[in-house]
Amino acid sequence: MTKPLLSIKDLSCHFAKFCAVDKISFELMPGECFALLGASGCGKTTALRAIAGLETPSGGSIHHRDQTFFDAKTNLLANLRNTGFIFQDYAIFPHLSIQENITFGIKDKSEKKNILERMLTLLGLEEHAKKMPHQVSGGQLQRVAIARTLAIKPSLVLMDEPFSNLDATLARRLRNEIRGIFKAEGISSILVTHNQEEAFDFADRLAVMEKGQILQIGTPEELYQQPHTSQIASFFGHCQIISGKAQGHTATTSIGEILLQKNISGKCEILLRPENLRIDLSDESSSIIKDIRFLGARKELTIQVPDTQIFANVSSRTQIKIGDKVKITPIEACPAF
Ligand SMILES: Nc1ncnc2c1ncn2[C@@H]1O[C@H](COP(=O)(O)OP(=O)(O)OP(=O)(O)O)[C@@H](O)[C@H]1O
Repeated sequence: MTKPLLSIKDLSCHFAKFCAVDKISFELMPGECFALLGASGCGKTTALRAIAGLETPSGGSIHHRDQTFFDAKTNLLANLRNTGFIFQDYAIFPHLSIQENITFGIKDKSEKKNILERMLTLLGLEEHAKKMPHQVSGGQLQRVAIARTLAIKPSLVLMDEPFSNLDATLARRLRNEIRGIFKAEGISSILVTHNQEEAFDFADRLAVMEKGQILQIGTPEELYQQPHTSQIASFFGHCQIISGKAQGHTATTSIGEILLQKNISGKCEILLRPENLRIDLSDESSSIIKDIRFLGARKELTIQVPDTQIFANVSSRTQIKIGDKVKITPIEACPAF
C-alpha cells in the first residue's frame, strides 16, 4: 500500500486563548492535489502556515514521509521542510529580474542554468527571463512565483489563495496548467481557498473547514453527492432542503415519497439538488410552476411546493409554462440529515 506523503494528526493552533485550528487530521498521498475549503476566518491559512513551519502549533503532529515536521518534541525549521509556498501576493523580489527570482532558492549552483531553462519552458516565460517584475503582468508574475517554488524541487507545494488576484479566465487556465505540472512531476499540493468552484476544479480530494475544524473530507463528487450535513451541502451548488418523516430508506414529504441514501427514522431534512429532479406534468399535483428562466441548454424552473419553493432544471426543449402543475421525482436517492 502507498504510504502518505504527509500525515496530520489532531493539529491545533492557538493565538493566546483563541483556537484558530482545532484538532484537524488528514493525510496527503504522493502526487495528490488537496484543498482546504472554507469561509474567511475558518483557520485554513493558519493550518497551511503550520504545515510550512511558519506558525507554531499548540498541539498535534505533522509527519512528512519518515520525517517529523512537528510533534510534542520536534519543531523542524521551515527551511528544512522541503516545502514550497505560493502566496496570493506572489512575494516576488522587485529588485531582482525574473530569472534571478526563479533561481533565488537553488542551492546547488551547478544546477542553476538547467533548472532555469526548464522552468522558463515549463511556465512559458522564456521571453520574459531578463525583464524586471514591474515589466510583466499579474498572471506572468504568478507564473514566476510558481517557477521559483518548483525550482527548489519540493515534494510538497502549499498555496494560499494563489489565484484570487487574477481574472476568472486567467485563474482557471493557470490552475489547470499548475495541476498538470504537479501531476506530471508527482508533486503533492495543498490549495487553500474560499472558492468552491476552484477547490472542485483543482483538488482530487478536499476538506471543508469551519471554525477551525474539518467538517468532512472527500472527493468533489462525494462532497457534492453525499454531504454529511445540510451545512456542508450549502457550500456546494444549489442547496434546497425539504422536511420529511423517514422510515428506513424512504421519507414521506409534501411532494410524495422520496428515496433516501441512508437508513434513518423520524423527522429529517432532505437535500434536493435541481439536477436530480425529474419534472412531469400532473394535474393531480399540488406543485405549481411559478417562474421559468431560459438559460440556453436548459430552463430553470421555480416550483411552489406546499412548504417551500424549489428550483429544478429541464431541457430547454421541454414544453412547460407558468401555472402548470407538476410532479417532482428525485432521479437518484437523496442525502438526508
Ligand atoms: N497572528 C494572529 N493573531 C491573532 N489571531 C489570528 C492571527 N492570525 C489569524 N488569526 C485569527 O485566526 C482565525 C483564522 O485565521 P486564518 O487566517 O487562518 O483564516 P482563513 O480561513 O485563512 O481566512 P482568510 O480566507 O480570510 O484568510 C481568524 O479568526 C483570525 O482572525
